[in-house]
Amino acid sequence: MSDSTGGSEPCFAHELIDGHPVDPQTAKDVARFRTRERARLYEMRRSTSQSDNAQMAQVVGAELDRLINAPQGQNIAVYWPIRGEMDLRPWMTKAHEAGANIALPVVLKKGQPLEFRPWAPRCKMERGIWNIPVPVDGDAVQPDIVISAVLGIDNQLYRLGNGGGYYDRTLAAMDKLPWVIGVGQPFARMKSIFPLPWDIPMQTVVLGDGSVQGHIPN
Ligand SMILES: Nc1nc2c(c(=O)[nH]1)N(C=O)[C@@H](CNc1ccc(C(=O)N[C@@H](CCC(=O)O)C(=O)O)cc1)CN2
Ligand SMILES: Nc1ncnc2c1ncn2[C@@H]1O[C@H](COP(=O)(O)OP(=O)(O)OP(=O)(O)O)[C@@H](O)[C@H]1O
Repeated sequence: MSDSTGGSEPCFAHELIDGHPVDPQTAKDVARFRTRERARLYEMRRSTSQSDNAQMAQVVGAELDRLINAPQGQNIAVYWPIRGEMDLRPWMTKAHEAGANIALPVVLKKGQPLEFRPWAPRCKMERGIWNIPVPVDGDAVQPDIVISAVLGIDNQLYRLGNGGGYYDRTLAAMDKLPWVIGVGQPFARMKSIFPLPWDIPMQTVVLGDGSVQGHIPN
């Protein structure tokens, strides 16, 4: 709508943050909200027992097996668990044995997209940025499926992660979007993370209570 009588267009109140138009006050409020929610959810994870987490990882693994019915030859990015994330390493081993090509995320540089490096049981690992173990060798692979640990997940399947924006940046830089599956504990459910323009939702979400939301193939 054009208006010749003057007054600024609402977009003049916006500013570019990392190339995205966002109202700076909104961005600040949302960042503060997310920081508080992360603290709350880390605390929830801390009060989850090892055995409950292992049990939930098993439930999630069984659902992943149902969702991904032909793992052979597929490049599947998973994660090495940090900060109370569910431990899917037993599932990674099984998927590897079933012929999947498992890869793990590597932070090459803070604020830059992730690289995914091939992983196999007992492969050589080293500690990378933030002390996260990553495979030492191998060329970067393009994942067909990305399994991402969610700290929080909202009604629209937007993910709250550790606050680096890595998956968003990585997915935004890909030519072809992989199938993105978020996994997490049932308490990860949130009403909204107040998505900002750079947030990319998960296509499917599997939680530790066996719930599956979003896209379910055939
Ligand atoms: N297991 C696992 N590996 C992963 C991820 C993940 O979520 N889980 N990542 C998925 O992205 C990447 C690492 N992401 C990270 C993002 C932020 C921080 C971090 O320490 N952030 C600051 C606070 C940032 C902020 O709130 O402004 C901190 O906690 O001190 C660590 C790792 C790659 N590897
Ligand atoms: N595609 C992008 N391009 C540029 N900057 C981005 C992009 N995505 C996110 N960011 C920046 O990263 C910061 C953290 O984003 P956000 O709160 O979405 O993290 P997160 O998804 O919880 O983190 P992670 O994926 O690392 O677990 C934001 O302040 C944002 O400015």
